[in-house]
Amino acid sequence: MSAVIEVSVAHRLGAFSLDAEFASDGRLTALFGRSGSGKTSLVNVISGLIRPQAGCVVIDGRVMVDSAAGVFVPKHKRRIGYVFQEARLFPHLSVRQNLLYGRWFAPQAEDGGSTLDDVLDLLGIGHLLQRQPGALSGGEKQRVAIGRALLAKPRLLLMDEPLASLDEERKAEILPYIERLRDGFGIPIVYVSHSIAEVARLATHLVILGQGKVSMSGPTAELMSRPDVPILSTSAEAGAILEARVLRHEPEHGLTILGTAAGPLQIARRNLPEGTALRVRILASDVMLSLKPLDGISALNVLPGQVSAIGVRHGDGGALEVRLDCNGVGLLARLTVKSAEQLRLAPGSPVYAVIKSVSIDMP
Ligand SMILES: Nc1ncnc2c1ncn2[C@@H]1O[C@H](COP(=O)(O)OP(=O)(O)OP(=O)(O)O)[C@@H](O)[C@H]1O
Repeated sequence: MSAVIEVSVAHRLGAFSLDAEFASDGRLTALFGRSGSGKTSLVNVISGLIRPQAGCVVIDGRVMVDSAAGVFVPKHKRRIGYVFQEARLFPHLSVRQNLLYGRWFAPQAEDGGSTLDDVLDLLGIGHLLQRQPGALSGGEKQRVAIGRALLAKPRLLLMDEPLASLDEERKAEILPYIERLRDGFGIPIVYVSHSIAEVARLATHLVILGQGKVSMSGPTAELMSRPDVPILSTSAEAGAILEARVLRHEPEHGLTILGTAAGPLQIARRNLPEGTALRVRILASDVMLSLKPLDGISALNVLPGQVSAIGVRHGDGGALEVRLDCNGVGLLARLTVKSAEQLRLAPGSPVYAVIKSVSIDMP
């Protein structure tokens, strides 16, 4: 299968050099990096706002830029939908008119793609049609902005920090809609974010940028559980992502039991049918290690595994991350350097991961 998006470009902006290369066949590719790492510049190259001095951009098999062949498809012909930090709706138009404005740009000759009903249903905005943007919450505005972009039948949706101006509650409200869009709409998404929690939850493919270069690119779960990606592993939000499924409920204990390839996990009772697939996240700071199986411990979740890699010291030098392999699933544990020494951890050491808390990302 060819990649959904392939980028290999070199471009100089004043003192800054963008020299970025990645290929992703993910449904949602996140561009992640510190401020000034080049995320916006790369987005501008993908969208056609910047014509790179050298290189190629291919979207869904279509060559948008090939400097050697003199190809440069202009921005308005790339069929890219945008969602920005601010919804940028037309204040004098109703929600319906804002949405239909998007459709106006859809290629007339082409059948298929999303209808207004599909979009209203996906984003839960049918009841807002007659309102003006001024009467919407921040989260509702963003959902309308996403709908407007989808109705233009884009080949690719570019979402540039779409949640950055929302408070935590509004973010939590909109995340499930972005997941539905990612999983059910068939439009690849490039998503720019500063937030590890957002990336962990949404991205299927992660591209990490540093000083204009791609320092890592790969499946999100794989990168998140590596101890040698400092921008991820040393953050307070560092942690592993596991695919899970609801196995059964234990109402008498108020628990739901999840199955994962690493072993079963018990979580506080969730009202989800058996078989429901979900993604869980286990923060590195919520994992302790033991060399022996444990009795008499209050933690419910203990998974056997072995150390697969040890990261470098960071912070004031007192902490490091250890990657575990639990039956082929990567977990990350944050330890003090002293504990790592006392346990004499080395790649291959058998350990038990004692998990203090599991967070559920979906639904
Ligand atoms: N037109 C320009 N001329 C010169 N330098 C530029 C230009 N545009 C961007 N830069 C520089 O390029 C670097 C990367 O900027 P860019 O906006 O791509 O980063 P970013 O990762 O999106 O940052 P942020 O997260 O803060 O938005 C910065 O150092 C910026 O000052």
